[in-house]
Amino acid sequence: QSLKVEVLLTDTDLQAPPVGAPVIRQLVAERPEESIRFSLPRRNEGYWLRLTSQRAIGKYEGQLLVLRGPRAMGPLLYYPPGAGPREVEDAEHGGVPLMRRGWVLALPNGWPPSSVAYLRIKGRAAMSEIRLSFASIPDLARQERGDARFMAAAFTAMMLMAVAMVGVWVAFRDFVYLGYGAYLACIATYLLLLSGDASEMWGLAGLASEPAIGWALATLATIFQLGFSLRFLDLPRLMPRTAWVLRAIQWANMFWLLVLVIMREHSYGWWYIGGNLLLLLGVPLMLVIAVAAWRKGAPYAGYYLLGWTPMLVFAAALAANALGLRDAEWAERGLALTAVLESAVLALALSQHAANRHRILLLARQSVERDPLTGALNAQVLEQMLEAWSSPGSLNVNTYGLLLVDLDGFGEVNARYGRAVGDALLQQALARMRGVLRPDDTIARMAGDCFGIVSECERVECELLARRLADTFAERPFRIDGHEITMSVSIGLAISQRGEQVAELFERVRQALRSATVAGRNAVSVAQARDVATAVPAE
Ligand SMILES: Nc1nc2c(ncn2[C@@H]2O[C@H](COP(=O)(O)OP(=O)(O)OP(=O)(O)O)[C@@H](O)[C@H]2O)c(=O)[nH]1
Repeated sequence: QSLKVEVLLTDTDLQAPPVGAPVIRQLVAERPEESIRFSLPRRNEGYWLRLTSQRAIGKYEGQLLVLRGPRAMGPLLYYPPGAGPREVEDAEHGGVPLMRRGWVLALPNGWPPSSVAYLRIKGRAAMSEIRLSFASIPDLARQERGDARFMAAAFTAMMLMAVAMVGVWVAFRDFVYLGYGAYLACIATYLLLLSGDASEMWGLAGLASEPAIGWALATLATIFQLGFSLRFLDLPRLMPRTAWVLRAIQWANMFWLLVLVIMREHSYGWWYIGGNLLLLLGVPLMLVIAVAAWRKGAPYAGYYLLGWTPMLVFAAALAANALGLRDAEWAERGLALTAVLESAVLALALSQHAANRHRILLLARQSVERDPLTGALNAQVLEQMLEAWSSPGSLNVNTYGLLLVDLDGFGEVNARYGRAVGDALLQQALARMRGVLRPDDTIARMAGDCFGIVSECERVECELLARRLADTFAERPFRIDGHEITMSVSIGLAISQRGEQVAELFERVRQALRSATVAGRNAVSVAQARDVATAVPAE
């Protein structure tokens, strides 16, 4: 036997070690490197522990006693063997990963033969498993440095992926990338804050000591994760009711975050439990949903399951641990490791997603099927591109606007100035529209004097684009062969709707264009929803 721990039965808050108190539990480590694992019963009075070492330890051997346990916190009264009592703070910034706190106890006089040490753990420490062992100073330093490096590496990897996701978002302006990047940044910072030393290394120790910041980050991560999952798994289209449930959970998380922000330290007692309950509710649900989406053929659900399953299991184990349901020491480092793996798998899937979209656009742009007069894409290519976007595999989650731009009274131009002037006008009209469009927008000549434009934008942006297109015609005439030709356009605009067939979208935009034509020259008409169109005169 090398080290012995005795849990003593004491009722009162004794100020001196209860030398003669009855022993309620006794644990021993047979070998010096072995750690003693034990859990303490819930008691309001706190605990007295007596430690006995079989082996005498010299003063300069550099040995320490290390007590670890996720909920082992607060000051401890320590009577070292052969020395006077002292108070020891918990190892809050002690460099162990995640929540593994505890105390590091020095042996100022070594361990003189036949002497004992006492520990007074104050208050109502509801403790899960505690591990007690000897450690040498260099060993402990090495272990803590290793832990800190591990966490810093995990943090750096995840942050780099977050930055990459922001880059993809800039290129494609799709929230799915930004949502994932924001999730990564939150979860990486959260994990870093939970690990003491690593956060000190990055100068974040001040943040780490404020629990609300870590909790807020974790909740934000959950909110972003849910938003990302909704779109990544294409849930509103595949499973609309489930999507509704997830949104409700997202709102519940936002509400809970708001409670934390408003109540701050007044909510510390109960907020954490509620937060973990929300996590425990969300985690199994997300797994079930991902499996269901996978079965329904969600194109990226396979990646999702591969990346998330280990991560969610570890997160659930940690949440259960925090609620005192079970001990899961392995979950702590595992969570960081699986978080990095998950980021890598999902970042890979998102890059593939981005590449896919890019490829479709490029293929369309490089198409040889062009209108011979203007060199613009023809109607078939535009339609094929939209079909490819909306097919299940391509996961086009962005809304986009489809515009039909028709030159007003173009037939008269032909009749009055001749067809060659009409041709030149079509070419100049195309050039003028290109001047208004963004590089990512796609324009095609649909027929005669009608052009189709696809622009990835929200409704308001698309309406603005339509008005700017109309204005670019109205504000100055075309000059062709010495003729000054004033032109206006009628524009129909339809915003893509989730689950809508491309043919239906075209039907709506044609209807909108008819309304614009009926409304008179220089009009923009927006198809509000299926089959409904309202005409608004352009300014
Ligand atoms: N110069 C020229 N004219 C063309 C070309 N293709 C079609 N057109 C003419 O474009 C005209 C289109 O006629 P409509 O669709 O009635 O258009 P519009 O005269 O502008 O009438 P609204 O659209 O109702 O204002 C026809 O006269 C076609 O002959 C072409 O490649 N070059």
